[in-house]
Amino acid sequence: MNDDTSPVHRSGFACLVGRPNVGKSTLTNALVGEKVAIMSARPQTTRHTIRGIVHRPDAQLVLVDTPGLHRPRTLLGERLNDLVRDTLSEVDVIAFCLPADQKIGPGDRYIAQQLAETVSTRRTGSFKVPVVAVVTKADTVDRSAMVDHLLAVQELAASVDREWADIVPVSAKDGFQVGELSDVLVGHLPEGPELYPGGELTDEPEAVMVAELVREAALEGVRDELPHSLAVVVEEIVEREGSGDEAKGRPPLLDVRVNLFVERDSQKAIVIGRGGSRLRSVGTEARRGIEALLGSRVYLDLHVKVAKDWQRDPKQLRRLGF
Ligand SMILES: Nc1nc2c(ncn2[C@@H]2O[C@H](COP(=O)(O)OP(=O)(O)OP(=O)(O)O)[C@@H](O)[C@H]2O)c(=O)[nH]1
Repeated sequence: MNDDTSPVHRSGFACLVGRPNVGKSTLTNALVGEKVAIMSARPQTTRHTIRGIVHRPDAQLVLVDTPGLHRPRTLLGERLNDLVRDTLSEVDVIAFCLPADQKIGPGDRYIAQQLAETVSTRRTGSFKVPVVAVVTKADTVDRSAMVDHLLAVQELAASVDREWADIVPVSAKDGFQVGELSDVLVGHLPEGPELYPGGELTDEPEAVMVAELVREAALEGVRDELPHSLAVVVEEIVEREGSGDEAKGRPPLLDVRVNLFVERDSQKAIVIGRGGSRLRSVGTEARRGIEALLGSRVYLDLHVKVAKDWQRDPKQLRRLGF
């Protein structure tokens, strides 16, 4: 299909999982490299919060976040874990971080078990979504301790009747094997075009903050019902002509048009509320924040739309500005 004159371009999503403090954020930054600047403009998407984009000539790897796997103690915890599982089965590759300076423990075994149950269809063998075991903080141990740790990591997969797609020791601190890990992850992505042209998330910082204010207001009190299914896109912020009067110290009126995307009609109903009452108070609350932010009077125009499965569809994502 592809010959030497048309090199393959790959694109897709990866998720870093692991217990707290195992080095996920530091590794994300190391993988993303100088592009880390875009983190300031990261969109407040849903369960696919983007932590960074690895942008290379041959591939674009989008690193997404999950709230973190943990043992559910409450019903909410269980629901959260369901969402985590959804996210995990939707990405192209999972990097499971196991720090070299700590023994494999119950927390790691719990996550391995979850991965085996969640992202596998078969009873034994490989994971459905490939899971790369990443031994983080490789700089903290000597060679022989590393060998022992790699064996323990291998056994962890065996204990859940699975095999890692790869095992890669890295150090985000000194850069050891970060490039190799990037190659390995990219190797698991499907062929595809850039999901984010140029590797940039294009939102203006102002628009990002406006979106965040609207999102916060819209989730207030209904966070449990639509915690990760709400995307907010600022369509435009324009000055209404002739609305300001500098001489009289009257700031202009800004028209702020914002779309709220949900996945289902039932969620749309929640956001809007009976007779539109909830949406009105969301608007009032958000407007106050936006006026303070922009130092201007604001006319806020909110629209709620259903975008089915938008989180998985690159075309939709792009349309939504991600
Ligand atoms: N020596 C060494 N320390 C590291 C490395 N990577 C991360 N650390 C340290 O480990 C600690 C935790 O790193 P984080 O990147 O915040 O870990 P995390 O998994 O994102 O943590 P949560 O956000 O709690 O999930 C920090 O003190 C880092 O400086 C590494 O490669 N080598």
